[in-house]
Amino acid sequence: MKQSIIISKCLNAELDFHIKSFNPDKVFIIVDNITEKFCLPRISDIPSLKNAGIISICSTDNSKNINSLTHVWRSLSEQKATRYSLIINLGGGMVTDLGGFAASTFKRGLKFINIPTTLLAMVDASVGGKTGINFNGLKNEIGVFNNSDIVIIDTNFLKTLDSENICSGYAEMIKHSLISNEDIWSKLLTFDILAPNLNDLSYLLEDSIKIKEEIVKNDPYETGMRKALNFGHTIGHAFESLSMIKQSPILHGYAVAYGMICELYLCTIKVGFPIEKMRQTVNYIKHIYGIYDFSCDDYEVLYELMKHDKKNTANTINFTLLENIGKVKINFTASKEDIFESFDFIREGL
Ligand SMILES: NC(=O)c1ccc[n+]([C@@H]2O[C@H](COP(=O)([O-])OP(=O)(O)OC[C@H]3O[C@@H](n4cnc5c(N)ncnc54)[C@H](O)[C@@H]3O)[C@@H](O)[C@H]2O)c1
Ligand SMILES: O=C(O)C(=O)C[C@@H](O)[C@H](O)[C@H](O)COP(=O)(O)O
Ligand SMILES: [Zn+2]
Repeated sequence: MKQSIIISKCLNAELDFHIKSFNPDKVFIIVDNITEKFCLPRISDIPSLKNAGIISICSTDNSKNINSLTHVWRSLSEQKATRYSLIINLGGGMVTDLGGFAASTFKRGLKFINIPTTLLAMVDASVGGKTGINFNGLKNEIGVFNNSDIVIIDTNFLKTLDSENICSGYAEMIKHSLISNEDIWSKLLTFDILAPNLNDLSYLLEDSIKIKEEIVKNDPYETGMRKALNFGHTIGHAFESLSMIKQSPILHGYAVAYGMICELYLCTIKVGFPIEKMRQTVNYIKHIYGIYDFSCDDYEVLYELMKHDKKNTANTINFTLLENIGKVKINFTASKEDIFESFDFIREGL
């Protein structure tokens, strides 16, 4: 089912219109404790949300788990949600992933609307139908593909988002440019994301969403080219999980940024990605995201975590690699030695 993505000019009127068009018997809004405070007040006066049930979960990725999911399912059940109810996910990727999964599974599926409130959720998580939760120490281990009926994007929400989370979302935008378009990549590497002009960022954000939309349209269930969107994630997700194990979590976009450094290294040694473009991207990432602190003692654990990547087949760890910007190769394997070399590369440089 095609997902309708609306870049909103007037959030309240548009949201009210769409809710009424679904004619739901009840509306539920899923928030986390931060979006409840900063984002919910922006929509709570809408007439069609007058009697909406609010379901709040704890913020951060630590909460994208079975306990929060159970809380959402139980709240829906106790407040007598039916198949004709509508769920609105108001938050970042944690809320849209978990809320989308709750909506897709409760009574085998309710309609839902995503209103992303972080940059990362606007350009990536709220679009394309990947929903789910972390499980067993692994990212997005349980989930389903199911598009929200609508995504409504209002960049005004970014006004209260902190710089780290802006940078986190920007990492996925850099990923989108690397897998598709050198002009956009050049623009992103010269944009000042540490002191962003929100108006200029909105244009870059629209380009980024179009890149994802186009890929998902052609391969919604990730049987082929959608794997491009997973660039940087084979190693990035392992960094993210390792940080959770060490109880010093890093943001998803930061993990992807570090993952892209390692995977760009693999791109140069395995499929000839141009060294100068690799250096430019790596320098930019190091400047914005700093360095990821890990040691040789972590290599085996990271390797074990990578064995759970969803692109893998039987005994091989599969990567999405780039021959150049926009020239994507999927289902590439790399030896343990190559992978460990890429860890040395991010820690020590060439
Ligand atoms: N489904 C997908 O295709 C997809 C794509 C990329 C990432 N993801 C997932 O998305 C998650 C990360 O999403 P995220 O980066 O949005 O993190 P997040 O949802 O945890 O939000 C980051 C922080 O910002 C706060 N916040 C949200 N909106 C705010 C606002 N407007 N003002 C102030 N604070 C606000 C949140 O409460 C949270 O503390 C990860 O779980 C990742 O795996 C999914
Ligand atoms: O939409 C996609 O496809 C992606 O891979 C987007 C990623 O940025 C996102 O982090 C996604 O959740 C990763 O999915 P997974 O299948 O590797 O868990
Ligand atoms: Zn991601």
